Amino acid sequence: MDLRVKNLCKDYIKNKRKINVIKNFNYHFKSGKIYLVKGESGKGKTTLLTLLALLQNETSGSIYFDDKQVNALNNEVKCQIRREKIGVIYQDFNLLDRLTVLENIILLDVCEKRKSKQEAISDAEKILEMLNLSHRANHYPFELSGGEQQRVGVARAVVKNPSILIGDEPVSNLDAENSKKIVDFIKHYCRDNNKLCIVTSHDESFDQYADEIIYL
Ligand SMILES: Nc1ncnc2c1ncn2[C@@H]1O[C@H](COP(=O)(O)OP(=O)(O)OP(=O)(O)O)[C@@H](O)[C@H]1O
Repeated sequence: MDLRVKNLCKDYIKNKRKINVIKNFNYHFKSGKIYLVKGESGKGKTTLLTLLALLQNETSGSIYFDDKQVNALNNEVKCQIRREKIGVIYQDFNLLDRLTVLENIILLDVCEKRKSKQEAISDAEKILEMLNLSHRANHYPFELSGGEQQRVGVARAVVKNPSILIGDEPVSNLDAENSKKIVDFIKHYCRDNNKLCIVTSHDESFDQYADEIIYL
């Protein structure tokens, strides 16, 4: 799926002052490509990703998934589109402590009745195998290393077969070895499955894999 953005603007109001963070941003993100968003701290990288992931509303401008404008839809429909089409990987993993690895991964599919429980478990097990995490399926997040937790975060994002994968600093809390495992997985997953991937990273982890680098 392609994602096009036209004249996107985002303002925040802080102490009665308007901060114009995203200013007339235009871009055509293409299916199957990896985009890396860079910029100094405070330039609006996270803000841009949350707008593209439909996690918050823009101040003005338009967002299209293929030819369908999605940003003007009501929140319920946007939420549904987000759940179906977008996988998000968070910097701080965002796993639920009281659920096992497997339960974290199947939670949404089962709650939303997208798949039977057995189907969800089978899909999750396949992804865990791809990420070399099968032996951790019944462990809790606190029993895992940071790198393992982030691989669970990746598994949770891709298990629903999203069209767009969005990662906000997905490897910034990891050492070089774990970072490489995750970057390699994301690269192969997106190339092999023709997914659009948009990530931010403050270091060079994704530089050589990105098809395009966007500087804010
Ligand atoms: N909810 C909010 N309310 C007010 N201001 C905000 C809000 N969220 C972000 N900002 C401000 O918007 C600007 C951009 O923030 P954002 O987190 O998008 O930048 P960033 O490029 O991701 O930064 P970093 O690299 O430090 O994570 C910052 O000045 C921040 O203080």
